[in-house]
Amino acid sequence: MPATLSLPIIDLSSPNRLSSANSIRQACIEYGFFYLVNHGVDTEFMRRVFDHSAKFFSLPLQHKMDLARKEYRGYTPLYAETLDPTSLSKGDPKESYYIGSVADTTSVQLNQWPSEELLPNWRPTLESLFLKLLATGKELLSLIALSLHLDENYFEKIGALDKPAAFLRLLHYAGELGSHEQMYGASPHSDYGMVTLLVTNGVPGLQICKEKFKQPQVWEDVHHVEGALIVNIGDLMERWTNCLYRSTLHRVMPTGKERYSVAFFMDPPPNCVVECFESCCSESSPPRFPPIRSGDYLNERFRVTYGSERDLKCSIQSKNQGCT
Ligand SMILES: O=C(O)CCC(=O)C(=O)O
Ligand SMILES: [Fe+2]
Repeated sequence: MPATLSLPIIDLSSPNRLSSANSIRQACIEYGFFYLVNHGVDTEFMRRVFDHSAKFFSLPLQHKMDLARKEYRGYTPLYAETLDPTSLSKGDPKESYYIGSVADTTSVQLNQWPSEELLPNWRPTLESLFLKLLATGKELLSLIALSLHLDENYFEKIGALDKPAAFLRLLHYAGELGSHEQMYGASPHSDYGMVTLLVTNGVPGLQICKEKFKQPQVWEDVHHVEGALIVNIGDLMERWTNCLYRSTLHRVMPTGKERYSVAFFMDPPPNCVVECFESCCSESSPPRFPPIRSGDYLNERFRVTYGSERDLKCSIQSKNQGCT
């Protein structure tokens, strides 16, 4: 039986920012995960988001496939991706919908949206969620900068927040318990970018493994805290901090109950160079990773997880009809 964790709870609105920054530091060193409360996205609004999400995923497959993922935006059907590229399973039993930035002028038109007739109010609700989570994420990153003994505007200064390459992902896990080779809802993985903000509909399943290189792996349940966001550190933040902050392995186990979640991935823009923060290295602890452009790092990770766009079409066809 996995143990249940008591992750730290950080109050984003606390006037004592230094104390919050210290708690974030401890949480990121120990777990790479924490809860965030008073974050500005209210529970009633999230309830509406989950209603909209359920309406989308209950559309007939053909309607969803009309919005099949292109340029990493749109619908990804069941089994089309595995978050663990080393896994031999046929793919994770979840479907998802990706929305890229709604806040800058160049890539905003790449997003795909169901029509207003099909799903009234869907687009404005999701756009609003994107902007709310972006504001929350920026506020949180100023506390993360403080927690690393950096100026609170540090991420802005190094260009990490210029048109951040943020993605919103709606997820739907079918309620069935999978067969043996599909034992995961989402297979074990770490997130790629700076930070992820996660909201679930309260159905359990999320687990973390703190020591990713230790065998056997020990998995612990992340329980639901009503109204709190779950925050986790991504791989680029781990590189920036020279592994001081952990990008923790996590997965979703099926429980037999239908589950919905929304993940907001905050990544630096493609040209931002990610190299060890001065406050995280020293002569005795030199940088473990060479500098890398965020775009180069993320593209490679996406390529391994999702393959090319042709692969997506192919894998969908082969599951539904057979691949040509
Ligand atoms: O659905 C969840 O609770 C987690 C999803 C997740 O880890 C991801 O999409 O990266
Ligand atoms: Fe994740």
